[in-house]
Amino acid sequence: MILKTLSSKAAAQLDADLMSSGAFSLDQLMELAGLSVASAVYKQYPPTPAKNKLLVLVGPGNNGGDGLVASRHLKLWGYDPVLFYPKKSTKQPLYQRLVTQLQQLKVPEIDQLDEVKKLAGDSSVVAIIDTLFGFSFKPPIRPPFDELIGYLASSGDSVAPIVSVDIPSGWDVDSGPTDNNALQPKMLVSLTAPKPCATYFNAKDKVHYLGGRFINDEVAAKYDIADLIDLYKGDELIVKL
Ligand SMILES: NC(=O)C1=CN([C@@H]2O[C@H](COP(=O)(O)OP(=O)(O)OC[C@H]3O[C@@H](n4cnc5c(N)ncnc54)[C@H](O)[C@@H]3O)[C@@H](O)[C@H]2O)[C@@H](O)CC1
Ligand SMILES: [K+]
Repeated sequence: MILKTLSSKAAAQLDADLMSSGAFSLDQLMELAGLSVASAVYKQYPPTPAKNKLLVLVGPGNNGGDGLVASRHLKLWGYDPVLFYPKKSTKQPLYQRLVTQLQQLKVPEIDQLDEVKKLAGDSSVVAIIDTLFGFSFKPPIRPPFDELIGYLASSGDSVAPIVSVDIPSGWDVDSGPTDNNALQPKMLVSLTAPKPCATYFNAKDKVHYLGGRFINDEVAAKYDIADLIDLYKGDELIVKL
C-alpha cells in the first residue's frame, strides 16, 4: 500500500525545513531515523544465537549515518553488526562521534570487497542493511559501490536478505530500478514518507515499513502526508505499510 510519496526534490526540501524553521539538529533526526530502522529490523529479523550477525553497508551521506545509528542500537539489542564504510564523511564531526561510539561497543569494520561478499553469504548473517544511498543519490553508481551493488543484485537468495533504508541503493529516487541488475531488497524502511521509487517495490513476499516519526501537523499538511503520519498509533516508531 503506497499512500503518498515524496519526490527527491520534496524530500530534500522537507529535510531542509526540519533543520531550519523546524529547529531540529541533524543529530536528532538521524537518531530518530536510525532508531526506527533498528526497530523495523528487530521486528522482521529478530536475532537468534545461531544467526545474529548483520552486515551494515554504510554510504558517504546521511543515509549511511542512519546505518551507523541503527548499528549502535542493534548491537545493544543482541546483534553483532559488521560495518563496511569505505568512504567516511570528513565534513561532520557527527560521523566521527558515531564511529567512536561503535568502536567502543567493539563493532568491527571490514574494508575489502572480497570480505564483504563472503560475509554477505554467511549463514550467521540474519540481514544485510543497505544504508549506502538515500534520497540524494544520482545514477550511475560510482566505484567501489558499483561492484558491490552489482554483486548483491546478481546473488539473489545466496546472500542474506537485504533491508534497504529509504531507497534501494542504486535505484533512481524518482523513477526506480535503472537496469535489469538492480538491487532487490526483501524489506524497505521508508523514512518520513516513501519516495516514488517505492512504487516499484511491490512483490508479495516483501515488507515495507515507514519510520522516522518526527513530523508535526504543519509539515505534514505542507507536504500533503498527513494521512501517512496518521498511520502511527500510540508509541509506535514504525508502521507496516
Ligand atoms: N528528513 C528525513 O527523512 C531524514 C533523512 N535522513 C537520511 O538522509 C538521507 C539523505 O542523505 P543525504 O542527502 O546526505 O544523501 P545520501 O545519503 O542519499 O547520499 C549522498 C552521498 O552519496 C554520494 N553519491 C550520490 N550519488 C552517487 C553515485 N552515483 N555514486 C556514488 N556516490 C554517490 C554523494 O556524493 C553523497 O556523499 C535520507 O535518504 C535518509 O536516509 C536522516 O538521516 C535524517 C532525517
Ligand atoms: K539505502
